[in-house]
Amino acid sequence: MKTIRELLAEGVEGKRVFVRADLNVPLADGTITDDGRIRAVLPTVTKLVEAGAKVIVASHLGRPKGAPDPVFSLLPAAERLGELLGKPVAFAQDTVGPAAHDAVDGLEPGQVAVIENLRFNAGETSKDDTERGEFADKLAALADVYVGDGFGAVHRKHASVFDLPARLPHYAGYLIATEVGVLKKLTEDVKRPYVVALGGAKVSDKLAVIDQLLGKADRLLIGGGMAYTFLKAQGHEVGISLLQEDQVPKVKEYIERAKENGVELVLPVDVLVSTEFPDLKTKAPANPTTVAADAIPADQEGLDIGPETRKLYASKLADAGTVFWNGPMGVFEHPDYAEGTKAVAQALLDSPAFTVVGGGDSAAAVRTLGFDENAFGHISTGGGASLEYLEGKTLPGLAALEN
Ligand SMILES: Nc1ncnc2c1ncn2[C@@H]1O[C@H](COP(=O)(O)OP(=O)(O)O)[C@@H](O)[C@H]1O
Ligand SMILES: O=C(OP(=O)(O)O)[C@H](O)COP(=O)(O)O
Repeated sequence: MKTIRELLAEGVEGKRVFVRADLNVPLADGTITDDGRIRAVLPTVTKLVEAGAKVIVASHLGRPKGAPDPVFSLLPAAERLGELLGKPVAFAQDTVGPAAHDAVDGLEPGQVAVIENLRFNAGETSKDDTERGEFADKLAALADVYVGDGFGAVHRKHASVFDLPARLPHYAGYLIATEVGVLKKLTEDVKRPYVVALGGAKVSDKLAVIDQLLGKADRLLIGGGMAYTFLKAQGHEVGISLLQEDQVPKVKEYIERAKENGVELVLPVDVLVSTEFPDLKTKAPANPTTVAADAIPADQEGLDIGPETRKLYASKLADAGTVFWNGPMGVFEHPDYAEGTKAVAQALLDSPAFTVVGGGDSAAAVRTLGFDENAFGHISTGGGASLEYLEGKTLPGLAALEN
């Protein structure tokens, strides 16, 4: 894989360099609540600026449906990038249209433009190779060189991640090089017990990785929105909690295989429930109740792990040699549902293990809940990406940079 170091040695003065970043930051009412993913791409952008490149930064944000949607505009991220760089950043209100071309044509060496959300275009995420390829052709027309640095999206076979690098000279940025360097260690010599904690809301994506983890981890702790499909598979009712009903048979198999493989599978023993999802804007008190995990009322939703589970999970992390954690244990954005995530973060800090936290929201949770990010072994900007890397899968965005 050629890296940005080689690109800088070759020289980029006056060249249009397309940086595929992951600026998919959490937003509340248009305000960025954690800018970690923007800070993560600064080394790459700064070096390119200093070397006199015309830098085009591109990313997705959220999951818009292949058409413009103001809620998912990248403008707040572009503004924050400008603040962090300490220089103005141009913003194009389209991705490959006249605004993008104008913005790029207007760049002087050392200047930066951000183009609008890649996923405002159906071609970006299309499963059809031709449709994706056509969109990649349009992106390629904007640039001379490609730098892949959106680690959080390298597991996606999307136009800007997979097809575009095949059309331009391509290099890995500093973030991807660092992430791969650290995560590689977790695929080689892992100090045991190796404990993996999984939570979050992208349940169907992340259930798939458990298959492989059952052959690698010694212990699996399940929390967050992920837990309810497991509780259901154990025969418990989960009320109106997040549930991947179609995956219940597969999860039953996982539970059986964990027993066969001697993998300790740990599920919540109690949860915090409420009849409604909390208001994340006003943060009005949610007044949840604590119930046993096998007694969730039919009209209630599980929104965090309960106090007994917090103690249990802390004890299961205390003797770990290595911990990989992806996915908050609850809806940590609301203070009434943040205790589970806090307890797991604290348990990671208290354990002697090498600790890796992965995922946009998990990393944001650690920082916004007041933990020192430098106290963890590594904070990865990618959740799904790091999980699939640890699975040993070929990731489209890394394969494309290697070819
Ligand atoms: N029990 C739950 N029900 C619904 N959403 C949950 C629950 N627990 C956690 N979440 C949500 O999961 C989201 C993060 O999930 P995900 O994107 O999978 O994590 P990451 O970005 O770290 O990979 C958070 O916004 C959080 O509110
Ligand atoms: O937030 C992301 O992934 P993550 O939640 O697994 O960390 C990435 O930006 C990828 O986004 P996607 O899962 O909508 O493709």
